[in-house]
Amino acid sequence: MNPSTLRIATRKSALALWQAEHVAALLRAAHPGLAVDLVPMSTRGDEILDQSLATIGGKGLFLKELEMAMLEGRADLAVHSLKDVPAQLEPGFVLPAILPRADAADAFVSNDHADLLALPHGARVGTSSLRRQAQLRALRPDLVLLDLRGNVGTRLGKLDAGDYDAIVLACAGLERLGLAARIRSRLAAPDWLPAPGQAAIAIEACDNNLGVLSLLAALDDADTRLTVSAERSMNQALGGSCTVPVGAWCVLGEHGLHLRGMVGDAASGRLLHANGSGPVDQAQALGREVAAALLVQGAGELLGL
Ligand SMILES: NCc1[nH]cc(CCC(=O)O)c1CC(=O)O
Repeated sequence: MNPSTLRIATRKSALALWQAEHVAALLRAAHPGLAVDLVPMSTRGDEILDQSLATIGGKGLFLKELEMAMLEGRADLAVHSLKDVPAQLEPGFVLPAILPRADAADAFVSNDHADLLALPHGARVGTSSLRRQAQLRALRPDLVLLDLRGNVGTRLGKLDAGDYDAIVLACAGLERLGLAARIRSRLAAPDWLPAPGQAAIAIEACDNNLGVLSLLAALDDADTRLTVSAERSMNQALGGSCTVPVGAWCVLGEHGLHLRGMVGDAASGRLLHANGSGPVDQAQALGREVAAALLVQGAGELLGL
């Protein structure tokens, strides 16, 4: 029998709450009569903001408390930004729905400058993402790159306080929070690559909860699942960590999937790129193929493999 109520475990940031409310609304619309509640909780990843993600154990930290809530029966599903979900899920968990993707580009955000090339020599740019740092360094070796962590609102506050001349955020997050006006220019493929899975929202649940899984499957977008699965399998073949300077962008065209991948080095700004195409039923093989092409160019050395 199908459950009559679904409880959504979510982090408490404004972006996480927006995404959970969005999923709740979609579930209520897809299943009239179904009650959907939010269960907001803090995660270790939210509390430890002064250390880099790599030192505190990677992005899995943002998922752990939410997964515990599902295992202990306090929630039925969790809503995540797919780019924060490790390529390899914890055993017993699945992603029964991946929502249609929003704008996957990164955003150049600044109060005084229109785009990256307009920044004065030696300008200070804030981002803690090694992927963003490597691509910034490649395009503008003169910039001073500074760490910047915290929720979207915190990061914008530090920009407005004058700590940086510009910062880089995801367009999708800004749009969801009603902050699209802060986007001065888009940093987009093919020159600039997003994180694997960026701008897609994923729903996670326990793999044995069949009634819950069937309700959630109604929200799955097959095309988005295909493209992000190529991106995520490329990332996994490169070591799987979410804290490495890896970018990926896959599109579905008339003739199948087209994947572009990037591995970079934040210190030197050296970037490696590779492209591949394949049929829609070979998304994961395409990801492994593009990863192999990057490894042949020396990606292993940049990633410390
Ligand atoms: N790292 C935090 C995070 N996780 C997902 C998004 C944006 C939304 C998305 O990619 O779906 C953001 C903010 C950012 O990178 O600016």
